[in-house]
Amino acid sequence: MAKKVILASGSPRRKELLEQVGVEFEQRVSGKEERYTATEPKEIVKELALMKAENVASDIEAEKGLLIDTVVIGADTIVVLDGQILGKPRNEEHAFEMLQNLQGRSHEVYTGVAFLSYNKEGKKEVISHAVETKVHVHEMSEKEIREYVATKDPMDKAGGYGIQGVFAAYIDGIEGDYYNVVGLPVSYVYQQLKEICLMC
Ligand SMILES: Cc1cn([C@H]2C[C@H](O)[C@@H](COP(=O)(O)OP(=O)(O)OP(=O)(O)O)O2)c(=O)[nH]c1=O
Repeated sequence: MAKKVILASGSPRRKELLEQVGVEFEQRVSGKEERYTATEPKEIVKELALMKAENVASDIEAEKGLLIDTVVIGADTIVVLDGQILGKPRNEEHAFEMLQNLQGRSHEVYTGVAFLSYNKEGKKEVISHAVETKVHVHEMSEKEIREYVATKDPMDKAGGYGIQGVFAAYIDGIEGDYYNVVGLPVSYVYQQLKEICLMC
């Protein structure tokens, strides 16, 4: 990759996925909060992903001046059940409620990815995109949900579950990109990076 890549994320999953496909990058987070104004899930995750990338880019610019020959990537994942948006659970009871609603049914996971691509003159190009995956969750008893919540695995994950961990026991199937559910549609990201860096 000809450009420097910065992953604007604190997520260990996103870091692992980008490493898995051989991209060299730096990871950085901004302390600034993200808020959305959009109403459609795809637009919400795109807006939040862009905000994460922009917050990190502005932090770096404040420290070091203009960003040059660099791509900053932000991402955001939400779970949507019957049009209702589920982010990360506030506490264990909230996680329990989310899982009670998700079990025995299907829902959608959306991940938005934003790229801020800076050329040699520091001119910025913005690309944002959202990927949807449908997830079918097996029925769970109250006891099974309580036991899963007690593992604390739900607490840092949208929808209160992690497809990549013990919760795999309840995944009947998915339609779409698995990695999108884990937090980064990594083939889309890789192909987009290839395109951006071919043009540089
Ligand atoms: C549904 C699901 C979500 N998740 C994770 C992906 C995301 O990390 C998290 C959703 O929170 P996000 O706000 O998208 O991301 P984050 O706070 O973890 O990281 P950052 O904002 O710094 O980039 O949920 C899983 O790991 N497995 C799953 O099956």
